[in-house]
Amino acid sequence: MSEQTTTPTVEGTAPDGDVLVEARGIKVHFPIKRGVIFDKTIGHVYAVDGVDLKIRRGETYGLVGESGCGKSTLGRAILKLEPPTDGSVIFDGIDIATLEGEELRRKRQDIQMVFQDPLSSLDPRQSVESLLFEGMKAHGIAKNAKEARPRLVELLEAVGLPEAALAKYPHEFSGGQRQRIGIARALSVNPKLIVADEPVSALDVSVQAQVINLLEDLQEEFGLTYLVVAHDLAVVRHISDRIGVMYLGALVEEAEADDLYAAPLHPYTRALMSAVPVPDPVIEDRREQILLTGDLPSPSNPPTGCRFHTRCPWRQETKCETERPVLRVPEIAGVNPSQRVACHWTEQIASGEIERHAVTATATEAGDLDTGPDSLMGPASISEAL
Ligand SMILES: Nc1ncnc2c1ncn2[C@@H]1O[C@H](COP(=O)(O)OP(=O)(O)OP(=O)(O)O)[C@@H](O)[C@H]1O
Repeated sequence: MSEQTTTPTVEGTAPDGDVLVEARGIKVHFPIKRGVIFDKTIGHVYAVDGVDLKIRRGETYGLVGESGCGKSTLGRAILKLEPPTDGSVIFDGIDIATLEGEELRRKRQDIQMVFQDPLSSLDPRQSVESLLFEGMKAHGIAKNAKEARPRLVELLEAVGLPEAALAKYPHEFSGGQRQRIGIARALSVNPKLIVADEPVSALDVSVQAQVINLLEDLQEEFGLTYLVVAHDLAVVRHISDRIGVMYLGALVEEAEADDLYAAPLHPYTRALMSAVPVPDPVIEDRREQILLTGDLPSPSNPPTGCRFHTRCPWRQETKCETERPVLRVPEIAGVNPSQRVACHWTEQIASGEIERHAVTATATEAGDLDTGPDSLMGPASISEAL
């Protein structure tokens, strides 16, 4: 077995409470094919490479990381839309890999998805009534549109749209309204878990806040559990109870949202957080940005050992290059035991025993984290809008 496919073991305290969904050692490796006749596999994209996580009933788990780190693929694997290369997903106590046919269809009702771009996820030829009714019919919730109508009106009301919307088509709505329809559609089959993949990144900032607030209200009203995949730290912070930070197909840190933002421990999370502007001008003045050297490596050829070592300002020879760190509870006084970090040197970095290497390159030369509108930092105003 190659180094890339070694599943990191997980140590430490798993989150307690009523777990709705658990991913165990999930891997999704996409084959890279070449050749017209023989279609030879010449390598793999290690999109997700050994992820363990648990999501408690009623909580919002935010998954964050740079573009291409495997967030969406992990979300799709949890939905069984992407068959995992290895590992299992336990949903409500059942391994969903063992389900087929009718059983899988019934379980699918419990897990729904909200997509980034509602325009491409909603069939433009279908009216809102037809879009909302479709899932209800497939899952035997209503036989015909007439029978479904009171429920459809209720759904629209829940997402803040009038009954008149039922007769209209997706192109007749604004982006925010279309996302509301996408959410109503997910809700139409009474799911337990909603996987929302970048649910607001295609929307204007002011509309983003409205949709995030709507998701929160609906969670309370319907007792929903959310897995929110997003690259915008401000969005994830606002909506999540817990957050997992992904880097090149693996979780590098997991913590309660407040703990993660107050004291990130993994060097990658520290770098992400250090790039977020602070509204307080005094603190902002003192904010020291941690620059990352080098580009994000390709997931088809990830670095050996710690995936992050090629860009880590605290890397140490030779352990970081040779040993893949496990996700573990660090031995640091006062750290919440639900905070887990995949770094060999968490304690030494926190105590200052290991110092950060001096970065001589400028932000641009160093392959600094993108701070544009689509970056992990997102538009500055979203924090204010929420
Ligand atoms: N069907 C596929 N076949 C081959 N490679 C794929 C496939 N789907 C995703 N990938 C690759 O897997 C890696 C992870 O992709 P994924 O979309 O999960 O990342 P992400 O973190 O969600 O990024 P983004 O925010 O840009 O969507 C990327 O390198 C991507 O190119």
